[in-house]
Amino acid sequence: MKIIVQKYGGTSVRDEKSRSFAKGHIEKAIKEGYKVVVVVSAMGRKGDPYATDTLLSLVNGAKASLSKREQDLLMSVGETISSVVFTNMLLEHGIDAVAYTGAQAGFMTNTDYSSAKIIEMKCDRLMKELEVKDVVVVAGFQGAAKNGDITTIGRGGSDTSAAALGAALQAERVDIFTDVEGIMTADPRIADQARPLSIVSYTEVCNMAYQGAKVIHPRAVEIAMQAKVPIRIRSTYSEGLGTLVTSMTKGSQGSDIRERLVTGIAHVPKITQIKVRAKKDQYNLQAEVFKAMANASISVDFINIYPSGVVYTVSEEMTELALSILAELGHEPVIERNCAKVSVVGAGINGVPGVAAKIVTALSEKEIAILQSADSHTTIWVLVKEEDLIEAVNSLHYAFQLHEGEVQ
Ligand SMILES: Nc1ncnc2c1ncn2[C@@H]1O[C@H](COP(=O)(O)OP(=O)(O)O)[C@@H](O)[C@H]1O
Ligand SMILES: N[C@@H](CC(=O)OP(=O)(O)O)C(=O)O
Repeated sequence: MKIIVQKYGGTSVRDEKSRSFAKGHIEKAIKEGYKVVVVVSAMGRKGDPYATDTLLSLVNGAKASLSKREQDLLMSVGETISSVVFTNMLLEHGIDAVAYTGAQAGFMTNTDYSSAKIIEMKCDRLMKELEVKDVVVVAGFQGAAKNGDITTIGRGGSDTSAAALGAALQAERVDIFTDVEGIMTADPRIADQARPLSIVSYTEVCNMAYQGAKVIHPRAVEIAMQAKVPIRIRSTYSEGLGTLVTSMTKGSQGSDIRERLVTGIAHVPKITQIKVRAKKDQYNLQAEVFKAMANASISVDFINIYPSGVVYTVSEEMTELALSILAELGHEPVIERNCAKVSVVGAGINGVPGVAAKIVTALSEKEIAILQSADSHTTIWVLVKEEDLIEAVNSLHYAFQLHEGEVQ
């Protein structure tokens, strides 16, 4: 049996018009002899009636009194509704389809509510269904724990659902349909010269995704890479083939993954920088601060440690909690709100001289202040003010000539 997994994100199932574009891709796959496993996200974005953030806003969002267990129950409904609405649309057009929740499709998870890990895929029922149906529409982002509780697997998790199904069903490919033409050299919403990449390695995409390129979830890439299932990221609204993500250096289109210095520029907005000075004769500042942050489940980034203090960043939504903890510990930190992290990502930058110099030159030419920087073998990060974000991304995009030529 030839199986293909097609994932449609919230923007691609938001209304009838979008869903009818999706139907076109499904019909084409059926004609080509595939059984199609469709994974859907909740319909639309915040404000749309059944979107994940709209459902969360019913219980006061992040400040909900409900436990994460109940929040999962609420959020999962968005994908369940979406799968049924989508199946109805397919049936209306004569396509033999059936809707499955995540649990019915075989997603067994642990009980880390709101970011549950998939521990097993039990897809026997789904496989049997595919023997008689052309399409099974699966609610993404959700599963069930052994105790029967409904769980969700982390925001943006429908990509991961699609990759897990691709791996478990040994699908020929996982197509992630979205509202852009593929993975681009930067977020096209802020970089007007961003260009689509036709073929990229799992590692390159994973790095881009970890640094904030929202177009695919990094966990999905890791699962597909382990199972050696190719992914395509492509537009719901066109016939374009988008970006092929593969480990092969020779793509199915015959094009090589070129030795690229830089794959792209990624960014994460809404970050707060926190500077804490050590109190007189205090030697345990780092341990004290970071232990306290960890105990409150606050994820910290951009950590710099000096003898006289520490500097680090937290997300905007965690800022107040972090500040109240520091106040309890008797610290008076210096805060820089409204910052953004900009990353120059590329497996090729490892050991290449001049990359950091190019970044600093490009930003200083635009008089953009670098508040902090850090680097790894694949990425150089800079922290800038959010008001400089667009100019920073565009000038780095230009400095690394990502706007030029056919990008592969
Ligand atoms: N490097 C990138 N390439 C393509 N899109 C990107 C990139 N970085 C960020 N994006 C953003 O990701 C968005 C698609 O992701 P998302 O909104 O989660 O879609 P979906 O509804 O399909 O899940 C695009 O509209 C684009 O603005
Ligand atoms: N609806 C969930 C899961 C998801 O993956 O959505 P999308 O594919 O629209 O990013 C969320 O908003 O997190």
